[in-house]
Amino acid sequence: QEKVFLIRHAEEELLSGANPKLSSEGRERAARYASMLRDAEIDVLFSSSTVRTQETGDIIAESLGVPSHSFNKYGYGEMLAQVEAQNVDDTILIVGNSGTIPTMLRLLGVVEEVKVSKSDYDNLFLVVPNDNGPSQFVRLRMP
Ligand SMILES: O=C(O)[C@H](O)COP(=O)(O)O
Repeated sequence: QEKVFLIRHAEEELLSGANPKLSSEGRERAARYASMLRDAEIDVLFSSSTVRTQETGDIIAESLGVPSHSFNKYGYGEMLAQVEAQNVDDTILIVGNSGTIPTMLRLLGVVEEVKVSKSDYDNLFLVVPNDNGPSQFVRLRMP
């Protein structure tokens, strides 16, 4: 894949159980991510299997008019292998969870140590893979 954008889901309803949906603040943030990314030429989006990531991804995919796929939250290794094999020329967006984003970044060739806390809803990571060494990596924060 050409470039990989990676975000965590937006704000969730904190009191709505083990698999919460987005709060209204979260739905607004997801729409802002879509605005930020409207000229990023994203071809396809992958969201992990939790409701909060699916909702974040659906809002963005619908706004950008791109296809969206779901992957098992802990099946990110398979998802990344599939992307590497099948989306060689694509720019992709992955919507993940705080516990799995650092590992996904490592698998994507990022050598910097990255921590994502439970209060981080504003991260946009950009990874540009490099055949000859570590991936280029940028961590942005949504204002
Ligand atoms: O598995 C995880 O990554 C965490 O349990 C949940 O992370 P999240 O709050 O980003 O969904």
